[in-house]
Amino acid sequence: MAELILKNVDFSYGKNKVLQDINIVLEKGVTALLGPNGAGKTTLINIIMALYKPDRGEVIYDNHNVRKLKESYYDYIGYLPQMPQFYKNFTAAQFLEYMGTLKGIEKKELKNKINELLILVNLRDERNKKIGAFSGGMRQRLGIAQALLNDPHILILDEPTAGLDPNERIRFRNIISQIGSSKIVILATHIVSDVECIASKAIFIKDKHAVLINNLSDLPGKMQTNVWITQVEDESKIEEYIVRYMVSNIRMVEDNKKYELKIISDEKPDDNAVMSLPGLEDAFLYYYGE
Ligand SMILES: Nc1ncnc2c1ncn2[C@@H]1O[C@H](COP(=O)(O)OP(=O)(O)OP(=O)(O)O)[C@@H](O)[C@H]1O
Repeated sequence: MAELILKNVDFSYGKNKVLQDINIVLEKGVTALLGPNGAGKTTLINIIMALYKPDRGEVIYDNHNVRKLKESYYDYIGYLPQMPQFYKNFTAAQFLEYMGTLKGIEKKELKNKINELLILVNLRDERNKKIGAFSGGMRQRLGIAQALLNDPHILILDEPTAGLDPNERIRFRNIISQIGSSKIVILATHIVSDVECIASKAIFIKDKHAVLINNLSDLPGKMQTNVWITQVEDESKIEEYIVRYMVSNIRMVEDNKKYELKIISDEKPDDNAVMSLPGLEDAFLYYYGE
């Protein structure tokens, strides 16, 4: 399957340089796109979708500069925006028919595709219900079906699980994992647990630069500091630790009498602290600060 390549990409809004010298090669599978607010995730998505022209460098798909592919590039792309808009009076099936017609899909092919996608996203029984009565999770799944109508090679999802309840999130993850086995899926997210469960790779954007980590499970091991577990009895003590250290987790233990803190620090935070193995969440906090 063709690769999606970002080569020496720079991008600025006026004088504000947002991305610098981005070099990334993406193959099939789910890649998370991570970065703090304002890091440039949406900008990078717009560049990948050929909506923004880089100041320097290029995006290449299947050996072609995507800006030169023009409209035909969109045959390869499916996109689910952060806030998808739906026609509330349409049923799920009507909405997909409408979107598929806009995408120029032939009628008979579209009918089969809609049936197949409604099964994939678990909305077969809701196909004739109005979207106005759908929950957030159902709308999100319908949004994925819409993004897959043209059988894209590249699927881009912007913050797809924000606002979903835990059950919907699991359902969503399962659908995305399935899709990732045959497509390049790029999933922008803030939610670390999503990344842990769905993506094996991640693009990190920090200080204008982006790096691709090909094996996320390697990341915690690359932390150049230690993770400690310590317990405090008094809630008021927690604040002292938060001021002095990077605290990645706080949980109640021993029938709510004590608090267990996970701390990222070179030095041992107190005499009772014991060293622990870092998890993905610790690694994110370490790389991104707060
Ligand atoms: N149209 C624009 N004009 C000028 N500056 C912009 C524009 N869009 C984004 N920026 C700036 O570019 C930087 C990157 O923004 P971008 O929206 O790509 O970040 P993001 O990582 O997607 O953020 P978030 O997680 O908040 O969605 C920010 O500093 C933002 O203020």
